[in-house]
Amino acid sequence: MSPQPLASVRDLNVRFRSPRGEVCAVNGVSFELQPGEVLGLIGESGCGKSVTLRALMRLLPEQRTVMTGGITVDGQDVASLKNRALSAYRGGTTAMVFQDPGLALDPVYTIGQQIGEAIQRHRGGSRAQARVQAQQWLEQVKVPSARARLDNYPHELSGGMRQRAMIALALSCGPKLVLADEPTTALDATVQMQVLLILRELQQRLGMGAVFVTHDLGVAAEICDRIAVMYAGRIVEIGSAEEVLLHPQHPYTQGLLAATLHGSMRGTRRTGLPGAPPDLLALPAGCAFAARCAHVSSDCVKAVPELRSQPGLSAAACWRLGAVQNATAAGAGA
Ligand SMILES: Nc1ncnc2c1ncn2[C@@H]1O[C@H](COP(=O)(O)OP(=O)(O)OP(=O)(O)O)[C@@H](O)[C@H]1O
Repeated sequence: MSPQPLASVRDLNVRFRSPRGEVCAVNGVSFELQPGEVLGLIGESGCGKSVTLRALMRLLPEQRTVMTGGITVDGQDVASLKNRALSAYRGGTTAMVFQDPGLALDPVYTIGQQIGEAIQRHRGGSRAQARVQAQQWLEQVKVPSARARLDNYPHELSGGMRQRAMIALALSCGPKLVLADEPTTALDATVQMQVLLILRELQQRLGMGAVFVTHDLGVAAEICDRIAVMYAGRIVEIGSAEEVLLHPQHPYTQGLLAATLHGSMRGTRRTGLPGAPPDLLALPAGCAFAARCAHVSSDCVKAVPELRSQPGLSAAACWRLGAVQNATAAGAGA
């Protein structure tokens, strides 16, 4: 029997009302996350990664959003949380690390005030105790001269140090689940890797689960246990990091990996696949990737494929899995 998941997302659909119609941002997403596990969400821009994270954190604009499906975190039905229970959930049970520390750190309070205030709100204790703990958290994320940094304002820190302070703020309330949305993309490559490794080390030591959004497949390989590949608001492939990155099954994942490899060899970090994803205001009836897929057949445009599990391989949502596997095997043998 598999252990009780820390988080489970069941058939999540998110629609935004817009002047042009309904944006189908997330379409039938389901996954489970075990305690201590890191799940990566990867895929091109606009495929619904951030919206999925925001749904988990209950950060979507409620007036303009229609959300269906279920999200359970640590035994709590996230959609039904209100007032104090919602405040305790945000930050206490689940914490978010953003790409831009400006979204989490308030420019008019010192780092020590912000971390200390969060600790007191979620864990109680005196201001002096919270300040000591805030310093310890800065030390945990390897901010040098942590005691002095407590009295700095966010703008007085470098980008990498601000990102570490934001991680300290997020983790200081003892969350069981960390949601990270491209947490280091704005930093240069060396600082990015240092910050990621600190986050990964703390996540492992504290046994937190994490959902990690990234464009960078190298980052995904480094820190994720499992990977879900999203396309047009759906998970089209999910499996262990090794399964997905070394033996991708879905033609979209294969294309994404090939484009990344091609980009690295040419010295550009971000590259794209030829073509563009479909308009989320008017999704096609069948597989959303069909228009860009080299293996497309007439069946692909009739209905949306479900994820299919395969022994020893990742699960993929593709009507043409057999043909794709034969083509991959023939390519490898050529
Ligand atoms: N508040 C909103 N109102 C309307 N549409 C939205 C809103 N938030 C997101 N969207 C749309 O939902 C889709 C999914 O967005 P999302 O931010 O999840 O993509 P993403 O995969 O995280 O992309 P990126 O990697 O660029 O951040 C996009 O088409 C986006 O424009």
